[in-house]
Amino acid sequence: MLTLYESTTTKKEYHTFPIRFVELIQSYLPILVLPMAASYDRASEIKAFDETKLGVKGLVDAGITKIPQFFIQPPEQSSLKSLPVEIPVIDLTGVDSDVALRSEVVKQVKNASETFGFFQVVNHGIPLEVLDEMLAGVRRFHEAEIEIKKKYYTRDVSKKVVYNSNFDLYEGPAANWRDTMSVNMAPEPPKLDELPVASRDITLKYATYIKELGITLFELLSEGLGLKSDHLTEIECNKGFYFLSHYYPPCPEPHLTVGTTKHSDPDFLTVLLQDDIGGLQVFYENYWVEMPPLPGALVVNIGDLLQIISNDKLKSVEHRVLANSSRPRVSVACFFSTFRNPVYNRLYGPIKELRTDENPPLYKETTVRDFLDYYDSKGLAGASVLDHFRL
Ligand SMILES: O=C(O)CCC(=O)C(=O)O
Ligand SMILES: [Fe+2]
Repeated sequence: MLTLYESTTTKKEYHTFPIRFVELIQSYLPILVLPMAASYDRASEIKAFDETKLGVKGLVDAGITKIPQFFIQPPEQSSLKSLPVEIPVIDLTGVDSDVALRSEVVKQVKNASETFGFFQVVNHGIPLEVLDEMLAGVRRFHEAEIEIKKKYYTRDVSKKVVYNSNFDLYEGPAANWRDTMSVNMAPEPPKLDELPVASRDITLKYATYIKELGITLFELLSEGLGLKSDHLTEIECNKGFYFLSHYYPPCPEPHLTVGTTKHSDPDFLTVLLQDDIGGLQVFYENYWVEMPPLPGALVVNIGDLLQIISNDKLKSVEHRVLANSSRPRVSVACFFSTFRNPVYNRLYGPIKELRTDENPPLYKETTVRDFLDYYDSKGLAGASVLDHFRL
């Protein structure tokens, strides 16, 4: 406590802080005081943190030097790093115009999706300026004045724009060192004035590019599975998509927590834009493999729902993001699925054409909504949600 006051009041950067520093400290007082009580009341501490609506960034801005206890992760067993394996970078040049190039790319996409569940794409059709501006827009939002951000802070997931810290704050075993703004973009985009000004124009622009790229990626995946090109689009795998715009503030004790806990994604496919900080790691053969930032590239990974409908042919692979102590990290994950809209009650199970006597269906059918409800009830706990749907 004392350290906090002493160390922060002397820091110059707070002179320009958008709200009065005293107010910021006051909003955090319950969290900062609670750990000193005789018995640690985790639930109250989490609630107090949530009620500040200031997120992890607020803690950092308040100058904390020790992270609150509910961010402390259990020691990770399989944390060996830097396995000398490179996750493929696939060049999409010519996929729409050259038959030979396309079939080569289909092979690469198939191999990467069966092996790592992850790959990067370059020459994907989204200009570098658009990628940079998307990251800048997300940074502007998260670094905006607290009063602006607070308007979007909610746990009501029926809202099109949701800003909060840790969607599973109350369910997960330990909180992650990050804040997130989620925007449900398609099939029904938010109204213009629902989108924060800081990232409004670029979010709409990025969405038009992502939609196109989604069509291409689902075509390549369909072909890789031996299905007709538009199969996955026809069954509406890319009908909906939502953006999770993450902000990972620098952490004073990065070794005690993580930016994002080990998890697999609860969608069909994710297209991830990351900045130059790094820290994303993919779980492969019991090792963590780095996913290095590559200027202009997008990271693509198979989600749980695509693993289900491909009957385990394509792999939804676990990944995590490390916390870092130097600079804030920004990323935008585009999740392809219809989120939890009850209107879309299509059932998804292993695709008929992929089932044979030797390959009987491995999963029961589920709607996207039921799948997500189950996923959310568990939080990012590490255990695969797929087992719940396995036959
Ligand atoms: O921030 C990242 O690089 C990854 C985020 C992620 O894994 C997710 O949103 O599911
Ligand atoms: Fe993820």
